[in-house]
Amino acid sequence: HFRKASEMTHRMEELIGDRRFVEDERSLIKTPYDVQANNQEHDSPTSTHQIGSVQHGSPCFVYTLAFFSALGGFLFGYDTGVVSGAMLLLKREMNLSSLWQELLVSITVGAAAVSSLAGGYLNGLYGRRICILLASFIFSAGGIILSVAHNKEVLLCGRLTVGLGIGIASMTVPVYIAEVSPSELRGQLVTINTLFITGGQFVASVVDGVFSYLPHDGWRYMLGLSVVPAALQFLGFLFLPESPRWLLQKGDTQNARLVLSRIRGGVNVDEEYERIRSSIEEEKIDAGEGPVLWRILTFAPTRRALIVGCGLQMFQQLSGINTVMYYSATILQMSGVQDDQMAIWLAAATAFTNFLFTLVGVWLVDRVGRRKLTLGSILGTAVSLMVLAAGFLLSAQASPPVTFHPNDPSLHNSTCITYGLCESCMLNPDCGFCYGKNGTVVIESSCMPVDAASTEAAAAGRCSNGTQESLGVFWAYNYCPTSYSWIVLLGLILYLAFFAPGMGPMPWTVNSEIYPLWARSTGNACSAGVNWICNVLVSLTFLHLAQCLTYYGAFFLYSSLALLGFVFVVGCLPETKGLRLEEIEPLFGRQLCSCGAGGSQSVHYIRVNGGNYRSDEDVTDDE
Ligand SMILES: O[C@H]1[C@H](O)[C@@H](O)[C@H](O)[C@@H](O)[C@H]1O
Repeated sequence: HFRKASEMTHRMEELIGDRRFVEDERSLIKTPYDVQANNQEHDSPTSTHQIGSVQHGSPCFVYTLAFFSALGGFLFGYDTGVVSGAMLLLKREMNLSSLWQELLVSITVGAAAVSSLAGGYLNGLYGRRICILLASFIFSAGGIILSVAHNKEVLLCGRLTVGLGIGIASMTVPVYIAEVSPSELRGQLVTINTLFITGGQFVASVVDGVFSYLPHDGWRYMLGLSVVPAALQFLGFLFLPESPRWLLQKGDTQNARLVLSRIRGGVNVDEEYERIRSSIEEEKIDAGEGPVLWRILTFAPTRRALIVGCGLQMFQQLSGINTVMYYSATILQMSGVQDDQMAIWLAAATAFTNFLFTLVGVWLVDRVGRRKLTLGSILGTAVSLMVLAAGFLLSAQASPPVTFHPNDPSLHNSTCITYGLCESCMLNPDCGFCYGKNGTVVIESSCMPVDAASTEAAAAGRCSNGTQESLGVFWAYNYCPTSYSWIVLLGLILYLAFFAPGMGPMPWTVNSEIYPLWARSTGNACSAGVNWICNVLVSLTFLHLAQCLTYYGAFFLYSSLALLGFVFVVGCLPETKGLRLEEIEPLFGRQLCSCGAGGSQSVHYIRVNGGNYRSDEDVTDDE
C-alpha cells in the first residue's frame, strides 16, 4: 500500500507539478480524476458522466433501492399520522379516558425513541438490510395486532410494536440510501425518504377521512392498512442487496465489489471500490479502542459531527412541526370551518401541503446544497411562527367575553362557568364556548363543560347537540370565534412552505452523510433518538405550555427556539453537497462553529501526522 502510494505521488507530481494534492501516506490520494469529478458534479448534478476510466451508469437500480427503503419512511409517516383520526372512533367504541388516549399516541413515539437507539447497535452488527427487513416485519406484526385488537390493552401492545418498527426504520433507511447512492444523487435520494414520511402522513389523513364515515370498525382499517406497504417492503428486501460499504467494513470484499457494480449498472467500479476500501483502512487508525460512542466522543471530528447531527434533529422538533400539524385542524376551525368532517379533510390538505413542499426540498437539495436550504428554511420557519403567534395574540386580545352564566345546579361544580373570556375558557380542555351571532358579532355566549362522549357538543344547555346553524347556536371547542383568523391561516401556510423543504428533510439527510463509516450507525442512532425524545417532549408539553403561556406565548417560544437554531446552523453546518461520503469527515476537522463558512468545495483538508485535519493551505511541506 505504501509503495503504491509513493508511486502515485510521483506520478501526480509529474502530472500536476505541485504538491497540492499530496496527502500523508495513509490518507486518500486525490487524483486529477477527483477534481474533474467534482467539477462535473457541480456543472450537472444529475447527468450521467464519465470520469477518466470511471463511468456512472444509469441510476435506475439505485432508484429502485431508494423506493423500497423509503417505504420505511412511508410507514413512519403513516403510523404517526393515522392515529389522530382513528382515535376519534376508538374513544367512542372502546370508551377511552383521556389518559388512555394520550398513552396510545405517545407510546409509539416513546418506543421509537428507544428502538432508534438500539437500532444503531443492530445496524453495526447485522447490517442495514437485516435491520430494514426486521423493521418491515415488526411493522406488519404491529398492523395485524392493531387491526384485530379487541381491547385497549391489545391496542397498546400494537402501538408499541409499530413504534419499535418506526425507530429502527427512521435511523436505518437514510443511512442505507446514502451508502448506495452516487454522490451527485445522494441528497435527492435521501430526501425522498422524508418525502415518503410526509406522503405517509398525507395518505393516513385521507384514509382517516374515508373510514371516518364507517362508524363501526373503521379504525381497524385505518390502523391495519399499514400491513400492505410493510409486506411490500419485506418482500422487496428479500431480493435487494446489503450496503456495499457495510460489507467492506465487515471484510466481505468479494460481495462488496459485486453489489457495488450491480448498483452502478455493471460499469467499472474499481476507483470507487478502492476509495471506500482505503478510507476504511484509514478509519481503522482513527477509530481507536473502546465502545463506539466513547470513540465518537473522544475523536474531535466525529464529536463535532455528532453535535451538528443531534443539534439539527433537536431544532427540527423544537420548531414545533408536530404541534403545528396536530393543531392544524383547530387553526383551520378558527378560520371559520365549523364542520368536524370538513376539519378532517382540511387537515388532509395541511398534510398534503407539507408533502408538496417536501418535494420542493427534493428538487433543491442537490442544486442549492444542504447549508443554504437549511438556513433559508429555519429563518423562514422562525418568521412564520411569529406570524402565527401574532395571529393568536390579536385573536386573544379580541377574545369575546362570556355574557351568560347558566344557573343549572348540575354545573355548579364545573370550573368552566367561572371564566369571563372565551380565551380562558378555550384553554381549558374540559370546556367549550357556546354562542350566538348577530352578523359577525358574538352574542349570548357561555363557557360550558364538554360532553363526556365527544368534544363536538356541550354536556348541557343550548349546545348539547353541538353547532346548529339553523337555530343560530354555535359550539367552539379549542378555539374562539375571531376576525383575525386569516393571519393564523397565513402563518400556517407560510410555516409549511418554509419548514417542509429544509428543516423537515435536512436533519435526516445531513445525518446520513456526516459520520465516517465506523461511527455512522451509532451517530445516526443517537441523532434519531434525540429527534424522537424531543418529539415526545414537545407534544406532551404543548397543552400545558399553552395553558401557562397561552397559544401566542407558546408559538413565540417556538419561534425563538427556531432563531436559536438559525444561529446554530450558521455556525456549525458545513456544506456536504456533491462530496463523496469519504470526503465529508475532514470538514469536521476544523473548529466547530467556524466550519460553516469553510464548506467551500475548493478547500482540501489534510490529516497531519495522523492527527487533526487542517486545510492544505495551512500545512507546511515538512508537516
Ligand atoms: O422530517 C419529518 C417530517 O417533517 C414530518 O412531517 C414530521 O412529522 C417528523 O417529525 C419529521 O421528523
